[in-house]
Amino acid sequence: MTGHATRRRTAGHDCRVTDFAKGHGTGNDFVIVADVDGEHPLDRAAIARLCDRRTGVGGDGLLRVVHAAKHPDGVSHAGHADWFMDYYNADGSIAEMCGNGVRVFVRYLREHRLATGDVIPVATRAGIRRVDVDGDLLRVDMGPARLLGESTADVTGHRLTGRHVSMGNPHLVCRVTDPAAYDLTRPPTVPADEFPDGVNVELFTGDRDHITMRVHERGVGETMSCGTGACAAAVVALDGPGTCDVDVPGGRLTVTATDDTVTLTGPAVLTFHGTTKP
Ligand SMILES: N[C@@H](CCC[C@H](N)C(=O)O)C(=O)O
Repeated sequence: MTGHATRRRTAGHDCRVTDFAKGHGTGNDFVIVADVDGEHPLDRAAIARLCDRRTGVGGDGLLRVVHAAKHPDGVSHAGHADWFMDYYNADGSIAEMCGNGVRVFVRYLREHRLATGDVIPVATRAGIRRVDVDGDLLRVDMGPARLLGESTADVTGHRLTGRHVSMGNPHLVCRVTDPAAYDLTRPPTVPADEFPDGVNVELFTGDRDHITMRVHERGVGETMSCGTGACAAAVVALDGPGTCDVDVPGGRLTVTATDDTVTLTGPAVLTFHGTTKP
């Protein structure tokens, strides 16, 4: 099964039935839907329904697999990448990039024979991301981090100062004594004029080569892991070139920063295939 968004005739009605897969990277989990020719866009409500953990399949986000040439945001990359990762948060909002998602996306492409070889470029809204497959681990060239100054977040009554970091998507990285001491069930409050599109908030502790991190993701809530967030937090912890292990509730990611780029390494697995009911 390749996981298509399809239309089937059921009981005399023309109903949308979606074949899907599920996968995760360090516990950051995704519903994966293949719509290779980009013929069945999903609206915000449909994505939120699929990602609902009680009444849907459940996931932190949704990865739609579309030929780069067939997606308006992918077509400019079509000469350099065959596939576009059409990523959505669990609430149906669009995000530019997803570091765990892109590894799961490549695992899906390979297991469904949509791509071969160990080096696979993927078009995303943040640009092309090259993914190297090395057995259980996948290494992603995430591009450079952009350090955009300081800002603040109110995390359930605690005012924290952090660094605004862009990994293609926005992050506010706050160093704290104990990330476990905070309630991340509600979205942190941040200055709306600095983050007009919202922000992912990371709380971390540790030193240059090893940090522990929790994250509240924009459009999702607290998640077990965030790949772009791990990169943003590691870049702040490293404060220059180096390698940093990032422990998140769902496992370990490794981030290497050079003067030119940031590399994210971690696992990605597929866990289910299924079909929604009409
Ligand atoms: N989990 C992701 C980030 C997903 C997007 C994020 N919620 C946003 O809105 O920017 C990752 O692994 O990077």
